[in-house]
Amino acid sequence: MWVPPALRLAGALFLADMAVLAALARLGLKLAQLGLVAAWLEAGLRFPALAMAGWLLAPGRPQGATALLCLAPASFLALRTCLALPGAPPALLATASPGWLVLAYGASGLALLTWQALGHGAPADAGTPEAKATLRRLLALTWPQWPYLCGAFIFLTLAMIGETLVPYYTGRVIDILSNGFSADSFTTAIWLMCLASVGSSLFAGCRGGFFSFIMSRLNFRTCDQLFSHLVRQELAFFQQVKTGGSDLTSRLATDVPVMNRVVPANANIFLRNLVKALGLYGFMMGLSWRLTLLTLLELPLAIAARKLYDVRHQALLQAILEARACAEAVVQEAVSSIETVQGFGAEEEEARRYERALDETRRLKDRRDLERALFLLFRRMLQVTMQALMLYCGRQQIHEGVLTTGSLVSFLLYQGNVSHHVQALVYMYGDLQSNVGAACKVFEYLDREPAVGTAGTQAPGALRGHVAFRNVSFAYPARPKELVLQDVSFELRPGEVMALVGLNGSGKSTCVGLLERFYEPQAGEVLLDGVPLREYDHKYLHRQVALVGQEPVLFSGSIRDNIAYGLEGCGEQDVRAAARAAGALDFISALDKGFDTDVGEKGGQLSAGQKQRVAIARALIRCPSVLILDEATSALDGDSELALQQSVLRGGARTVLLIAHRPWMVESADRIVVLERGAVVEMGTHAELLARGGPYSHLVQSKRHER
Ligand SMILES: Nc1ncnc2c1ncn2[C@@H]1O[C@H](COP(=O)(O)OP(=O)(O)OP(=O)(O)O)[C@@H](O)[C@H]1O
Repeated sequence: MWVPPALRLAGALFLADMAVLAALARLGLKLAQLGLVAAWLEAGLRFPALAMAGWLLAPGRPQGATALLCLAPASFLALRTCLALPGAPPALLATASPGWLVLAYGASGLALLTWQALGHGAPADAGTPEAKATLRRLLALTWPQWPYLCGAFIFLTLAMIGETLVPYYTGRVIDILSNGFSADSFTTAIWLMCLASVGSSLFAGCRGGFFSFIMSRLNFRTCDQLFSHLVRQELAFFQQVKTGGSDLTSRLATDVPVMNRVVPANANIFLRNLVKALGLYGFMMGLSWRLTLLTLLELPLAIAARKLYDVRHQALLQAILEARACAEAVVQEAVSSIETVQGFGAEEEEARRYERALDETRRLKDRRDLERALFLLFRRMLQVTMQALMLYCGRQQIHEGVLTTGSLVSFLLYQGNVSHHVQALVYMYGDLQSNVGAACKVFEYLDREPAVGTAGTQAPGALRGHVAFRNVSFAYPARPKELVLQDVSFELRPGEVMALVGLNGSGKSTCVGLLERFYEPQAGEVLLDGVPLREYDHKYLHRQVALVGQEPVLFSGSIRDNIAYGLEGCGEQDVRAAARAAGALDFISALDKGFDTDVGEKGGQLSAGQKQRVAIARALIRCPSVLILDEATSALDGDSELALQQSVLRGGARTVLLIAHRPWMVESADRIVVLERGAVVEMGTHAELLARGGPYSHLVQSKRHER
């Protein structure tokens, strides 16, 4: 017959326990004379025997069940003694009736099952090598702040000592009052109590100040490092991260502070609670060891309730965060597309969408508040029950003359706190793990190497502006199996204007992206003056190859700042000359503040055509060897577009790569390359290609009516 391994192990352990108990029963009479000590002695003898049997039967298995089985009877008997309950319990389990044995096994089994059921909420990654490595990195990150940490710990210890002394002196004052001691000792006790109280508040404030200072220094440094590392990542990385970079902003805004709290805050929590718990238990043991043992009863119940509550609370918090993010997304989407919303009269629809999102958040928050209220109620009930038990036992001890009224008051004041501190210590590890999780995500970004490296060093004094695409094949990282360029080869000779034409999606902008080195081709190479692009210094390359894109982005700031963007030591004359060449000088001069006019967020206070002119000036001021115009003048009216293109195209000794949908814009180019589904299908001058009657001439005919 097949028996489950766990049952086989339990059966074998039971037999081993019976054997140990039978052996102990022979010493029963002698041991029974030792009273409560006998019960603990029995537990001490059972544990190694059972642990050894368990280890032999199932090596590597945790021995929690064994410990529980051995400690339960001794703890129960100790508790009865503390409470001085009537009745005569057996001194040893070995000599007890079979009913006690069943009770001991049943209670241990029940406790174990409850604990295991609650244990499912433990963080899955607790103690993983990655988490440990992250913790080590966090320690290294915090280490330079050690002088401030030392200061914080000194104040922390002083504050804790002060806090621990306050209840003691409160009890002393009560004793002095009830026993009629001298006025002097009363005044001294009051003074000492006030001194401890004021001192602890003062030291706690200094401790808090030190920790805040450390954390804000760490935050500043990490945010700075993370941002400068992120902006060096390749374009595909930003296209792949979640919802328009909100994942990145959340790392900066949320995870960095959480991560930087890990070491200082956990060290603070650990030391604070350890000093406090040790101090409190020390005082409590001094006042009454029996009452101190009794307080231990509260701990497992409080920890189990907290564990259960935390699992639910974390899940609810996560759901609230997600619901809140949905509501924020609705606002963000509606505000950023307000023209479309109003244009389609969809204001009410948007308001309803937001209301639905808010409703969900409110529902989840109500549930969170209800569960919190229930948890607090349970905790309060537990505390009240414990206090009632303390008072009951305390009264007996006062009757016996082993405790004074003041000591009982002090004890009650301590007892209210001690369980809180022990629980904080128990839960610190779990909190540490979830904070380490946030740090893992930040480190993941900090460690990320850009897929498009920027290690090139070449920066020759002069460039001719010769561009060559050699058998280039490329697929975007988001769709690695779809080749959007296939074996593309063409060249731009120095000083030449070359046009790339093709239907939508034929791969024109992709060629531009490769020439700007936003991506690396999977096969083939892009060369500038015969040198692969990756060998050029990153800044140098982007000064020599300037791009004006389809939808140029301006940054909030003045027109001058936008034209001179990314250039240091740029003179007023250069800015004016670039604006003139881009045909922007007239409209800028007509503005009240001229070049100092603020363009608004993303250039929102300028028209589309004005934005394009400023963007062209921004490219021209760099005096690039290669200028790329990707639909750069599409927002200008026909004649202005033609005039601007002619002045920009022929206005300097530079190579120009031109992309335009309107055929008349590319007619004057020295050469035209036609792309179709990512492959070069034709190449030649306008006249040659028209005469050939191929894809280019079809394209021209289909677009001719646009003119
Ligand atoms: N970031 C991206 N990730 C994945 N695929 C992309 C990406 N950008 C473009 N594509 C795809 O690559 C192909 C070529 O796009 P590309 O923008 O180069 O075409 P285009 O010729 O410039 O088009 P248009 O004339 O409309 O600007 C298209 O099929 C497009 O869907």
